[in-house]
Amino acid sequence: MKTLVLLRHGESEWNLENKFTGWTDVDLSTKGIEEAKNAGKLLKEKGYDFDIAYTSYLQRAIHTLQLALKEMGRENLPVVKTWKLNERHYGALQGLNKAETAKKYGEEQVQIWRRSFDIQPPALKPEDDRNPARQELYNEIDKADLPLTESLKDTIARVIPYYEQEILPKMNEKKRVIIAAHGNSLRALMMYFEGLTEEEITKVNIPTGVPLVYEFDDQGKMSKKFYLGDAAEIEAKMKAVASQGKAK
Ligand SMILES: O=C(O)[C@@H](CO)OP(=O)(O)O
Repeated sequence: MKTLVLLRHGESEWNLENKFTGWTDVDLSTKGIEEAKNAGKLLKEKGYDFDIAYTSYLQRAIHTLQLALKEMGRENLPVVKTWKLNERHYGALQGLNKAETAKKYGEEQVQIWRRSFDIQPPALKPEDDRNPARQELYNEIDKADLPLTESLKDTIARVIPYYEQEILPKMNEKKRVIIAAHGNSLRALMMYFEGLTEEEITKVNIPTGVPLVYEFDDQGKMSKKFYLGDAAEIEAKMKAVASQGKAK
């Protein structure tokens, strides 16, 4: 049996302001810092430990991982950072308030932008300073690979090959792995692990800062999945994520 822990970053400053975030590199809010620490406490309490950690290029995920590992007394753990685990690129929606966008374009349109499988949000213009190809952080990445917008399908196309080529081999070597990433890059992994349909994945919302444990049998098939923590609290957090796109 293999175990893999996924951890969505704690609440970010833009989660708090209810803004489309994507690749915008905002930090954790005060509550997000607490959520990250709690995730580490819970993992330690339940006896989880890791040999290697993976995270994105974005500080909200990196800081969540660092805070959780600190609580576990495992700050020394090898950490691999990859842009392939970045949040889905939200294109020109980045920076817009989700509720105001729903007021302007309708809740249905916002739901399509947020949760449809293969519809991309409007793209950034290449000359936009937010174009990752114009940012220092992505200097070493082939510009042709960097997106101006992404659907979940596009996100899957970068996350899953990375998982299969880099992370799974480590798990096959019996390394215990934690991945700290984002709502939609983790939804990509969830869809893949659980074989969810394009319709089923539209209903999945991942709570911030809650460890999600996957167990796989010897054939690599998922055998069990569960969140760590208080079930009612987790349910409420998922509902809060789902309703971010309401006009209010
Ligand atoms: O804004 C974003 O980048 C993501 C995650 O916060 O939002 P959503 O849940 O709307 O996909």
